[in-house]
Amino acid sequence: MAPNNETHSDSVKIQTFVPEATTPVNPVDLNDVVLQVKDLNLFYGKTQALFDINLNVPRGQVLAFIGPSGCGKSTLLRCFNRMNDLVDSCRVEGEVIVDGRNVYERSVNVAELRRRVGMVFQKPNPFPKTIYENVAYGLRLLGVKNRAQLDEVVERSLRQAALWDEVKDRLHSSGLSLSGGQQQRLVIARAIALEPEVLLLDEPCSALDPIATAKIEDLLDDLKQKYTIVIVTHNMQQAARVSDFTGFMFMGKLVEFSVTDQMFTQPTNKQTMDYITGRFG
Ligand SMILES: Nc1ncnc2c1ncn2[C@@H]1O[C@H](COP(=O)(O)OP(=O)(O)OP(=O)(O)O)[C@@H](O)[C@H]1O
Repeated sequence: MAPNNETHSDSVKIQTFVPEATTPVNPVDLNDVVLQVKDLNLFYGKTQALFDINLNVPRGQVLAFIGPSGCGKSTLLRCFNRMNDLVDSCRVEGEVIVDGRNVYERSVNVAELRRRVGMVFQKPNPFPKTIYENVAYGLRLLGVKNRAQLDEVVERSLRQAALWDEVKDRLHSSGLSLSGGQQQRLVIARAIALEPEVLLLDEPCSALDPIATAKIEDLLDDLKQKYTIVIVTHNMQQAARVSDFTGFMFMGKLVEFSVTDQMFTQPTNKQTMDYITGRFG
């Protein structure tokens, strides 16, 4: 590949690589990549769902995947913390590298991987426990018993998830008593209590009303100061609002990957152009 240095608008020095593979590699300073995908192919039984995905996830940025239904966005996201392991027919080739190590190596502890690469799903899924216990859950699994430490992490996580003020007087009520939008922020608090390096969000707003959606979007803006975020969304306006980089997927391929502004103003691929201008999908 031929690096071609240029300066990004927010003064981050980036390198633009002329891709030599069939899929694009997004422009990013490779010294600050938290997650790297190399030649990833995925099969459900005999059906191939992902084709030759290559991709770099830069630290402290928000990355969005867009594309029509069934193009493989969620499947790709689930590769990042091996959630696809739960599907018997699923087979993965290639590498997903988190902090220099391929997560598909046999010796990798999957529970520890999922602590470092947390995930939030489409439908809020708090545990049938109190608000406090939902957030403390992961720490308790790690063996933390010290009450002051748990209190501190619960408060910090709920504050980071922009939920503290709404729940501080009812920490011992059920998490299920919250509204859908609050439940989704509770689930985000549960994930960030473990201080993951990467937070994966699979259509986190699709079950929420516009006000709750706006709160989650504001929250993402705050969270990216501390975490690297990868979000799958059907909503192109949302991708444009929240992400720094956007990947457009089509039929299991990562067709285009670029800085978000560029993706929505000057896509280089005709399929991307057709999709973002509403000609299909
Ligand atoms: N557990 C599974 N077993 C078999 N095939 C699956 C499984 N999950 C997904 N697929 C198939 O893989 C392809 C990609 O699906 P995926 O859910 O990743 O797409 P998506 O882009 O996230 O779609 P949507 O936007 O509708 O959620 C589809 O053809 C889907 O039918």
